[in-house]
Amino acid sequence: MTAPILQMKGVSKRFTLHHQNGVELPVLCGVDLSVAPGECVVLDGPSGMGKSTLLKLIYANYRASEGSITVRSAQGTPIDVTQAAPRTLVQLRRDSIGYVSQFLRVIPRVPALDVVAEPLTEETAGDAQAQAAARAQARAWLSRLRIPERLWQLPPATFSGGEQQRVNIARNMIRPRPLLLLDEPTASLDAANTETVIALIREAVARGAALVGIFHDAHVGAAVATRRVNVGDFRGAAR
Ligand SMILES: Nc1ncnc2c1ncn2[C@@H]1O[C@H](COP(=O)(O)OP(=O)(O)OP(=O)(O)O)[C@@H](O)[C@H]1O
Repeated sequence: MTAPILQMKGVSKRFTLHHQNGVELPVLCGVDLSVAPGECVVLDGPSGMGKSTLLKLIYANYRASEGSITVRSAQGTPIDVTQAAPRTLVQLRRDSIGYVSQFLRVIPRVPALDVVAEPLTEETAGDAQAQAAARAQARAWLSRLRIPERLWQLPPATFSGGEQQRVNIARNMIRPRPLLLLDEPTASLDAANTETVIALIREAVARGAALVGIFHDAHVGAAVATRRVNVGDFRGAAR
């Protein structure tokens, strides 16, 4: 069997509520999850069950209370994100993990085209040919996601919610990373753009990426899932 790209073993997460006398809020317990290349695992479960928390643990936005979360990097090296040094995490996010959240973290004054191209341009500074190729790819992503050309040279701060979400998708998918985390990537999109995102997700699966996603739109979840996992099964002794 192909080695997994993501392997979570015995992961739990408790939040310590410092404003409430350090009360502990258990959210996830006993998470064992492996995701192989070419799989799209869709996370199910009621609101507040811990779906977004699970993605943030993998992306190392949150630190696991217990367990290991191993990601096979673009170079083929297994890295436990619960133990990795900050510098290793920065590099891992750059070349190995894409994370599409609902919202674009807007970079002031940077035009949309550069925001999208950046994951390809940041390591090729000084190589004019590579920079031009990256911008060409960014233009192709923006047009595929129906961002009007008149917006490409403008910073996305004033774009609509759906436009910002599409810039965010382009920025996080332009570099073909082995692991892609999707937290409601179609929440603000119309039907045509939702279908485009479904096609993009399927293309990522076809090239052998491992995906883990949350989709409140049941149609999208059904269209992209190769496997479904109920996060409610990871409550364990937590509640
Ligand atoms: N930083 C945090 N500090 C304290 N509690 C948190 C934090 N992040 C999440 N939680 C709590 O963890 C639980 C799970 O939240 P999470 O956002 O992962 O749920 P979800 O399943 O993604 O919900 P939804 O479907 O509504 O987005 C909630 O009770 C939430 O309040």
